[in-house]
Amino acid sequence: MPEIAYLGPPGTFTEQATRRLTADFEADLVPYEGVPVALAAVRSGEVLAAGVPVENSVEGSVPATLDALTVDDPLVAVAETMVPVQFDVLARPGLELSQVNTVASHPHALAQVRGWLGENLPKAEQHAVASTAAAAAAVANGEFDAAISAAVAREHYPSLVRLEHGIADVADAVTRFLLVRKPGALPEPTGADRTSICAVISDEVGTLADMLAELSLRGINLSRIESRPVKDRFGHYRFFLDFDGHVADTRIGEALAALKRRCSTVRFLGSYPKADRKPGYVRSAASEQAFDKSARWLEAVREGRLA
Ligand SMILES: O=C(O)C(=O)C[C@]1(C(=O)O)C=C[C@@H](O)C=C1
Repeated sequence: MPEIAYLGPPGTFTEQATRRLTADFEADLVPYEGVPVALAAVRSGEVLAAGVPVENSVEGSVPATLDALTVDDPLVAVAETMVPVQFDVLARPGLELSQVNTVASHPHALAQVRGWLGENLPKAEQHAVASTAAAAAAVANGEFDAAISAAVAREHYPSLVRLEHGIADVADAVTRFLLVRKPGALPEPTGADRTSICAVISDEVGTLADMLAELSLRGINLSRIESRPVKDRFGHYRFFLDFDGHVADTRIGEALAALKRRCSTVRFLGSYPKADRKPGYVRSAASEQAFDKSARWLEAVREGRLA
């Protein structure tokens, strides 16, 4: 049975997401201590794929994931899912909320309950740990008083007491997760796909605008753009772009080829069905039929059959 890595220990949001992402096939889920090690296990062939968090609706992107996708051998996303995110406060037995002096969680989780912590545990020391379930494990080991965890974490640490249920500064928060594996056959286009890339551009006037123009003039809807430092040179950035469409679509293929000519590096991070399965709007001049028709016209002109 294929093994699939996820950010563990058991009881994380990533575990829930990875179960969804692998619902269509038999797989053994294997917990890893961090996203970089989970992705390294995919690269080394120790596991077939990994489920990783990429972006949260409140706190934004997960830098550890973005950075780990750009180093070493390329990996590609083949599926995405969205998981609603609310938290429980799980404490050592015998403690009441007013007695909690230390609270632990994943940095993204702490950020998503910043307001609640300010109101309810203003004096508690906050500790960032590797995941929300790692926080629950640490509380069970006596390292901290309370954890901000997923509700399911309590199933794995039954000694913990739930002091609060379903807290979140922003109702309806969601985190987007990807199933990532080594490059191979791509998922078939579905008509409701997303493509992700990472590009490094030269530090010259207009290069970012030119890069975006390659997408907009082909009617491609950009759904996310953000930058991370390249790390070894100050002031140089990698741009992460998500846009509607599949690399098999002509407009996407042509845009990618143009970006490859313009950028110093382009890393393809995958074309996969969007979690909401909603087809993106494609204006008629950017449709497959329009590209097909214009390609046939050009061929005829080149062969001297038309003027
Ligand atoms: O710690 C977990 O449970 C995770 O799965 C990680 C993670 C994240 O990276 O954002 C996932 C979802 C929540 O937004 C909080 C934490």
